[in-house]
Amino acid sequence: MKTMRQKTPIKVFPRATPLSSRGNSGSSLPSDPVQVYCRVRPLPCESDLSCLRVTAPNTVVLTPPEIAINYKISNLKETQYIFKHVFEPSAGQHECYSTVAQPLVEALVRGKNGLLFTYGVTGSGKTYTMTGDMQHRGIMPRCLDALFRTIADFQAKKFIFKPDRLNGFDILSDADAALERQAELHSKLHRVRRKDTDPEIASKASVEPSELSGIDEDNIYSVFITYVEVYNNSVYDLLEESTIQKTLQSKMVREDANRNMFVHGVTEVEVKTMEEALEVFQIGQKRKRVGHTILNAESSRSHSVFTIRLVQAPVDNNGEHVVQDRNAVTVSQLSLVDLAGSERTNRTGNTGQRLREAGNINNSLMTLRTCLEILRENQMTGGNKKVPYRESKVTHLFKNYFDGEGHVRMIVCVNPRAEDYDETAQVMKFAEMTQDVQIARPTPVKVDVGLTPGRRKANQLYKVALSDIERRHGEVENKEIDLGLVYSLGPKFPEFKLSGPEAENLIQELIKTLENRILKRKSLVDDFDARQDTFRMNLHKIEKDNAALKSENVSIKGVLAQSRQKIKAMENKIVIYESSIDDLNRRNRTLEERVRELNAQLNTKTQQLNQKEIEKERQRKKYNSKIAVESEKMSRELELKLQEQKNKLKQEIDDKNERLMLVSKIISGQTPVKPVARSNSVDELATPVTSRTAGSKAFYTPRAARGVAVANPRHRRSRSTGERWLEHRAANPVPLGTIMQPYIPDRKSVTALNDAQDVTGAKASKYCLITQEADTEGELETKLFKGDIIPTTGGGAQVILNDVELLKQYSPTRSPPGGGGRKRTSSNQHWQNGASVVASAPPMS
Ligand SMILES: Nc1ncnc2c1ncn2[C@@H]1O[C@H](COP(=O)(O)OP(=O)(O)OP(=O)(O)O)[C@@H](O)[C@H]1O
Repeated sequence: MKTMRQKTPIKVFPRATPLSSRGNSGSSLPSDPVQVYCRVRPLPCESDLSCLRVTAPNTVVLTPPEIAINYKISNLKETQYIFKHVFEPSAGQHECYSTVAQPLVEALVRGKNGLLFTYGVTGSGKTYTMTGDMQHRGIMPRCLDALFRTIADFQAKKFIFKPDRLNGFDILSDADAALERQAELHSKLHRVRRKDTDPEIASKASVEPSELSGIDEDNIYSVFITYVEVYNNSVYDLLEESTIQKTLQSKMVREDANRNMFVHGVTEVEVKTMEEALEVFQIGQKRKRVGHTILNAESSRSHSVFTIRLVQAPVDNNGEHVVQDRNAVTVSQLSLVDLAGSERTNRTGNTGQRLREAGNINNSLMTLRTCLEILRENQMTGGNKKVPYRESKVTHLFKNYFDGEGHVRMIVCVNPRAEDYDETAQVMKFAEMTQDVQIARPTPVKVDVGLTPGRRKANQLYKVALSDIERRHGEVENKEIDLGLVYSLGPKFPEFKLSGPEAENLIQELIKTLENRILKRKSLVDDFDARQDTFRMNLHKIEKDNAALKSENVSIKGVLAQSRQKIKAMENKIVIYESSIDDLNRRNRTLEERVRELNAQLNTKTQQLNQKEIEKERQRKKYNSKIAVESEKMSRELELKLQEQKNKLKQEIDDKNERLMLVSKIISGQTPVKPVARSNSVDELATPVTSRTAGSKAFYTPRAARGVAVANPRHRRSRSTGERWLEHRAANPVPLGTIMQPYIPDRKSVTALNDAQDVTGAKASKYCLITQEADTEGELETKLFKGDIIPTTGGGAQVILNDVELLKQYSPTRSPPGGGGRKRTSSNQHWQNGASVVASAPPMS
């Protein structure tokens, strides 16, 4: 083992050296050195020789290998370098992040700028440390993750911050304008997502589980990202769309009103989540590759600058909306820079164009080195040498970090293999020198707008309480918030670390802060007392109101109890009514059922009746035709009978005439008198009368015991006057009801014949006796006995009955009597001529 021949003197970290103006001369601002970390990557191959070893957490020893150029010319065998911290090859990404980058992110949240760059030869692990890969996330994604975790609850809900293209931000008060901006940003992001996003990156899981300290809960935050590439001393915007269209445009580096440097016209994307930020980074990476193809460049020969800008502004007194004051906006930024490899120009393989490019890159790194050397010199000697920031774009961009205020940290990446010894030695020297550069300690940059701390939380508590009250008691009318109730002794304590040599200053600051707090406390106590008095008065008033309300409550309860009783009684009634309604409904249903049944029966009966009617009509037609046939037959029979009668009567008349002739001969004494029969009907009554003379036969009117009157032979019936009838009938005859009635035009009706006067007095020549009786079948039979009234010789009258009319009614549905089942025709009147009957009546006188 080789012995250490010379050792770099261990550096005593400088005290907060008063800086000259903005890092160059004059003022006595407290400052801190640039913090340099060293990360030693593992050997690429196990067979590789190492020229470096880590001897302590902050010390590394570089041993020149035999192949090194200065191995022979230098008698220096080993060199020791001390840094803020040395990460061994086994150190992981999280360790690296938490030690180096996390404090920068916390400072960012507190409103302080930061610069972190990786420096080293090609292949030493700069990109691995800054970006990492999918399995080993580097510093940048971890910074984003921690940042979004920290500000998650305090992010601006709408896109209210708008970059003004001069490195500042406007606050959009108008909601429409904010939405317009939101739409614009979203469409931009969607456009790039569609074309460039690697789904693996987009689905990136969180890597940093813990949140950061330093968040101000009364602020709202927004994150903006820019990503530029410095190549050949030109700045290219990796998020600009023209990069895809293969037209790279170099951007200008400018200084804003606060003497901060910025890339003018760079695309700045507002991101709301870690995933969105990684997507944007991924887009930049892809465009970077496209750009390198266009420029025929390699990644190791360009510097990548990824900048996170955090914009924050306080919420108003109500803890609800952002304060509409551009001056209240705080912008802080953290630049994560992956510098190009620092290989020397004489390294083998670099010739021609590549050599020139390497020269350019090394020029920019050389400028960085020069700037830092001059800065250190100015700081140490109090000189005022001009720092040539403008000679390179990278140093120009870094100017406000070194010259202004902010944290600057560097990670020196080292590949321990022996082949890289010469470059590594140069890098180590530069890194060592950088640690001597002082950076002004950032002073609080946040604008104090004089609002009470804790107002956002108070607002949240107030809202919870309000919603609770509204849930229980309904809408609250006066929703004014009095956040003066939030008591606070002022902003949080600044970070005081009393370990360093600057403790005296810090104690003075602490005393001042505490005095302010005492004053604040006194005013708060006064305010509290006043509020207590007001509260007591209000409480007293509320107590009185409460007592009144209680008594009112008691009376209302009484009324309520009565109302409840009434309601109960009514409910009972309702139950009864409901049951009776149910009952009625049941009965109604039964009756309806019955009505339906009856209707059905009625229909059946009606149908039957109709059928019967039809049958009846059919029968009627049938009978009509039969009656017609029968009546025709009967009329023929009657005609025959009539003819027969006529013949008979003629015969009788002839007989009579013969007898009359005989009588007249007798009377005239020619022939014996023969009694003349008045009619066939009285033949049997007449007794042959023997003539007074012998040999002659005479007929005489028989004298009955009752004394039958002898007709006056001289009586002549007057034919000049009309016949007058003596109708002899019952007092109340049954109406005949027949169509054919006996025709007796001139008549006198009597119900009884008491003496002869009744017959003679009527001066009637015709007699009609009407009798009514039931026949054997119970039908009413009316008989009219007709006869002539002939005066008798004794002054009386005799009635010779010579005609009988019989009137009878039959039901058409019944068979006619003795008809052998034959029915009568529609004429229900039976008219029958009977044999003539001679009856004589003695004079009644
Ligand atoms: N600490 C480490 N642990 C494991 N692997 C590492 C480490 N550092 C670097 N590597 C690996 O070494 C290789 C080169 O690293 P990287 O690309 O980061 O180097 P570089 O310095 O960025 O090079 P260039 O200057 O060309 O960009 C990568 O494959 C990387 O995975």
